[in-house]
Amino acid sequence: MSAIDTHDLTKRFGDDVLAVDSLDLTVETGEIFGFLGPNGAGKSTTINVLLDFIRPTEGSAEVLGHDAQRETQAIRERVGVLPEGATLYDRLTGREHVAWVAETKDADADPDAILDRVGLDRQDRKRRAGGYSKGMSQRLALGMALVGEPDLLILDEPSSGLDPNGIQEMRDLLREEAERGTTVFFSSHILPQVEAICDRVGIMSDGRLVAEDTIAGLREGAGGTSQITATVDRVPADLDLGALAGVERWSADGNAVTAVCSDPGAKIDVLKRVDEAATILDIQSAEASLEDLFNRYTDADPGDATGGETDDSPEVAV
Ligand SMILES: Nc1ncnc2c1ncn2[C@@H]1O[C@H](COP(=O)(O)OP(=O)(O)OP(=O)(O)O)[C@@H](O)[C@H]1O
Repeated sequence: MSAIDTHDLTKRFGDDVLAVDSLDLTVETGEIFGFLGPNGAGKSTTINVLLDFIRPTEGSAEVLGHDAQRETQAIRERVGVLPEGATLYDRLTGREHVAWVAETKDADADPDAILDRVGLDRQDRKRRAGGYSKGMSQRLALGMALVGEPDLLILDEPSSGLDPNGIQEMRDLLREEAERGTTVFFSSHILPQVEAICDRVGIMSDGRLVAEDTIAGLREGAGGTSQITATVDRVPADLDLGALAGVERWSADGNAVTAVCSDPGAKIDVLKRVDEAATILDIQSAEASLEDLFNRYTDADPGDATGGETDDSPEVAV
């Protein structure tokens, strides 16, 4: 049995918005699965269908072997959920929130032990949640998802609002949960975090699943894309790496010249070309990061190979 299985799942909002388009997604029991995609790709809509917060237009979804629309109660008993923009009750303390979830789930849970795990301070958990910071609220919401040792965690942007320490703690916690046998399904925009912990990822774009694989599998599927960065004394104004065969795109940032190559053999040609025009001080070679792969799979305009990059460095698509 898979933890999550969708068949031809489609969700339209009105006549104009096709939020999820014929989605066939499988998340295996026990894996950590990262659900990725640009803003508006359909991730939250999919999660909301899995949790029966909204109904699909067509198709079906199963969670832990139960129909997501007809067997909602059986699913809720065994799933821990961190929804997008989780709602807290201003007047309840953090501790009371966890105790309340334990009561509704009929779970034998120790609120303090759970709040220790998510790092909500002993003093803070006694305060009303109405005064919580974003990060505190997020930690509490995650704690609520952990109540009852669920078989499956469905987390919509679990790192949202967390500081770098909090993000690291979240990563450790998801690993611990997976080691306990929990399936972890989460959406995220923090790609290095996803790369560090996921067994597999699914990438959504415009409502469609455009990739579903391990990160190694995605690299292979993307033609073994790899990257070379040369630190130079100065970047020559007329440098043109785009003319080289096997170079997918390149950029110059400060004194670093980076080329992303669809053919790893092109890295030597890149170095030769840079070396002709400048003095190379250092070289770093790397496989394609998840960010590179994400850009490749979600590029809305095939002519724009920079697909969603946000830094200001000049970047040249080939
Ligand atoms: N209740 C709604 N009514 C109308 N359109 C909606 C509704 N919910 C989502 N949409 C639309 O569906 C599409 C998918 O949105 P969704 O929230 O699922 O994306 P997402 O991948 O979770 O994005 P983000 O990363 O920004 O959270 C978007 O075009 C969005 O505007």
